[in-house]
Amino acid sequence: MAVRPPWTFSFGKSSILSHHFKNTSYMQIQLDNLVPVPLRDKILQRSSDIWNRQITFTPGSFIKIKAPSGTGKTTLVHYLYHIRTDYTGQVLVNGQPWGSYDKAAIAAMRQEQVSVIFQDLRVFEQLSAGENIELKRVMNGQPYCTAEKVTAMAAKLNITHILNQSGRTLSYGERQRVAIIRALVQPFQWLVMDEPFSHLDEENTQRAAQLIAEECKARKAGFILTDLDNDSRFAYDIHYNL
Ligand SMILES: Nc1ncnc2c1ncn2[C@@H]1O[C@H](COP(=O)(O)OP(=O)(O)OP(=O)(O)O)[C@@H](O)[C@H]1O
Repeated sequence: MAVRPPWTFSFGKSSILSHHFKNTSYMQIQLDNLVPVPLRDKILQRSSDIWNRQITFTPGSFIKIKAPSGTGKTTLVHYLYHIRTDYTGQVLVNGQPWGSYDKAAIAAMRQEQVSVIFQDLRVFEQLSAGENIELKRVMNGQPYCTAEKVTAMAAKLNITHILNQSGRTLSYGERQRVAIIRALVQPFQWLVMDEPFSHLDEENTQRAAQLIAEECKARKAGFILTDLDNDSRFAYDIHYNL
């Protein structure tokens, strides 16, 4: 009999690897002359590969968006995940503006099609590290991956020893690894990541990048990653300067 790790919740089936895609067509994300209102004047004075352009992110692509500090990486990630809307132009999902979907449809897309690693990590402090991950794993009732898989991911990212620790006392590097695993235990076709390795040393960065690449390939998913500098951590399909 499989032994349930102490940090898992008691609900949900843990032994199956199921596929949740209700819709087998891949989620398409497009930008149509997107310009953040607060940055409008600055952006229109310089050239950008992203702002104020027509962009189609090809499903399954590994996409890097590079930009210096304070030029809008987090703003873009929040637009892509539809938690900020202070822009002109449009973010189109499957040809329709994000804003045209109702709350239930947006919630379903965030559960099944698009996952995110926020720059501020958003680890729930009232839960343990393991519970933060488990919350996402069982979100759909029928878990996408097994509890054993989570144990293996935690070992790979060297955080097995903190799974029972309160989110409140985790270091930033530990929080970042929890947030990475949490984003990988749900189904997705796009993974959106905002400076996902900013608190990690080189070894943990390499391990995390390898895990992310494996998980994306297993799903035939793409990612959109923002960062400050050039890197060769992934075999990127396309680079943009923000
Ligand atoms: N809601 C907002 N209203 C007005 N200005 C904002 C808002 N959010 C961010 N800004 C400003 O927009 C600019 C871009 O911020 P953003 O956080 O997107 O940059 P970033 O590229 O992610 O920065 P960093 O590399 O420092 O994380 C900053 O000058 C910031 O002060």
